[in-house]
Amino acid sequence: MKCFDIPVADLAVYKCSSVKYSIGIVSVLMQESLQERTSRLRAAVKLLAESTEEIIQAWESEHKPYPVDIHFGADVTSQPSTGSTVPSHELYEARRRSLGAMGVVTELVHDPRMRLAEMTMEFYESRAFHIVAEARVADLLDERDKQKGVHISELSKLTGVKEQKLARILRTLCTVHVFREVSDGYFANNDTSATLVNDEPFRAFLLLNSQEVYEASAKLPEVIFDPLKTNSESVLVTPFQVATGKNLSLWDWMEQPEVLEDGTLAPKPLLDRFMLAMVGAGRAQGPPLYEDYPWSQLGNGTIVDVGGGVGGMCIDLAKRYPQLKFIVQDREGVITNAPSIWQRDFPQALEEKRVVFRQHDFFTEQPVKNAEVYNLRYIMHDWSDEECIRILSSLRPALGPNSRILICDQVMNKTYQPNTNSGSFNAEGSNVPHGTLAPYPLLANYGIAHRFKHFRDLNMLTTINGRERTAEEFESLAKKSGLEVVKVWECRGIVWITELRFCKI
Ligand SMILES: C[S@@+](CC[C@H](N)C(=O)[O-])C[C@H]1O[C@@H](n2cnc3c(N)ncnc32)[C@H](O)[C@@H]1O
Repeated sequence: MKCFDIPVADLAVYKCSSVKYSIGIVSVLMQESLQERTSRLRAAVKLLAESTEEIIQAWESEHKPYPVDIHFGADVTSQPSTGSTVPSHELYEARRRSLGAMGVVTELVHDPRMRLAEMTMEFYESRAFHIVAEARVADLLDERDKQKGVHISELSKLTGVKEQKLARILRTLCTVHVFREVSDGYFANNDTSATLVNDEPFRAFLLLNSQEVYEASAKLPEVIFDPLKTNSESVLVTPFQVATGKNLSLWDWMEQPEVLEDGTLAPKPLLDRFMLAMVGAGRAQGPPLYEDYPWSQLGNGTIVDVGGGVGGMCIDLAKRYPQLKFIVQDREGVITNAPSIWQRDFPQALEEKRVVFRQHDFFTEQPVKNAEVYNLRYIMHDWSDEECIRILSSLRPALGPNSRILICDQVMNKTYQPNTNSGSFNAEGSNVPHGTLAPYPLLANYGIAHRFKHFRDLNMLTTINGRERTAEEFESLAKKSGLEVVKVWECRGIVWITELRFCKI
C-alpha cells in the first residue's frame, strides 16, 4: 500500500563556510511507509546475497570468472574465440537479479538528493572515458608491468595530457571500478578496462557513443521542448541535425564527403568508425543472438541480411554455422566496403561462395524470394512506425511458406509489476509471451540490470527519431504489414529476436 499522506515539514538549514543560510521550508513527502521500505530493502539484500553466491559458485565450478576470453585481439581481422561468450541461463539470471537488487539497495540506502546530483553529472564519467579511450590508455597499460602499473608522469608523456589532469580523469574512472590505482600515482588495467585492449571494433563502438552520440544528446532537451519538433517523427528533425547544423539524416551525413583544408574531398572518418562500431557492438551484444535461436535447424538455408551493414552478424553466424549461406544487402556506400571486411575477417566464406553482397534499398520490394530468413538487426529501431511498416511490407511479397522475418532488436518491457501470476509479460489478446518478469522486489524489467536498453532507446530518439519497441508494438507493426509475430525469442542479453511469419489478410 502506498502512503502519500504523511507530509513532514522540514526546515533545511545549510552551512557554508561559517555562514548559515536558511533556504526555507522544504516539504518532504514520504512515498512509502517505514514497514514497506524495510521489507523491500530486506528482500533486495536477500536476493542480492543469494544471486551473488550463485555467481561465485558458477565461477568456481568453471575455474574462471568469465565464460571465455574477454579479449578479441587487435582489429576487425581478429576473431572472437570460437568458444561461447554467453553465460549459462542460470548465471545470466543470477547476474541480472543481483544487478537489479543493487539498484533497489542503492535507491533505498543512498541519500536521495545526493543520488540525483550524481545522476546529473554522470556525463563526466562518459567524458573521462572518452578521453582515455581516445588516448588508448588501456593499450599503453597493457604493454607494461601489469602488477606495478605505470606512473602517471609516464602516461602523461605518452598521451600528451597534463599529468595532474590525467590523474584526475583516471581517478574518476577508478572510482567507478574502471582501471585501478595500484599505488600512489601508478595505474593499471582492471578486467573492465582491459576489454578495450587491442579491440578496435569495441573501442570504435564506445567512442561513437561517447563522442558523436554524446554531442547530439546535448541537444535533446532543446528538441523535446520545441512545440513543433517534439511532435515530429521525421529522421530529419532530431538533435543530430541541431548538433551537426546540417539538414541531413545520420546516414546521409556520414556518407557525404568532407572538404579538407586544401579543398579536396575525403570520406568522413566517422563512416568507417560507424561500420567498425557496428561490428564491435555486435560482438559485445550479439553472441546470445547466435545461441538462443535455433539457427542450426535452418540447415543450408539462406539468410538475407537486410540493411546488413558490412555483414557483421553474418560473419559471426557463418563461423558458427558452416552450412548457412548469406546475402548481405545495404546501401551502395556501405555494401562496397563489405567484401574487404570479409576478405580480412573470414576469407573462407568468400572462397566457398557462401556469401554475396547486393546493393538494395529496403524501402523497395525485396528481390530475393523464398529465403529461409530475412534478417533485420538494428533496423526497426532506426525508423518510425510508418517507415517500419514500409520496410516490412516490402519484404512480405518475398516470403515463401518456409520464410520468416527475424527482427533482432531490443524488446522493451514496463517497469511496474503487472498483476499476473505468470512469470512472464503478456499483452492483452496476445498468446505470445513477451519476456521474463523479474521477481519482487525488483522492478519488473530488472531495473538497472537492463538500463542500457533505455540508453539505446534514447539514443535512437536522439540520432534518428527511432525507437526501441515493446512486443505489443512489434505485434501491431506486424499486423499492419500483413504479418504476425509467432514468437519472441528471449535471448541472454539486451537484444532479442522477434520472429514474424506471413499472415493471410
Ligand atoms: C544500425 S545499422 C545496422 C547494420 C547491421 N544490420 C548490423 O546489425 O550490423 C543500420 C543499417 O541500415 C542501413 N540502411 C539505412 N537505410 C537503408 C536503406 N534505405 N536501405 C538499405 N539499408 C539501409 C545503413 O546503411 C546501416 O548499415
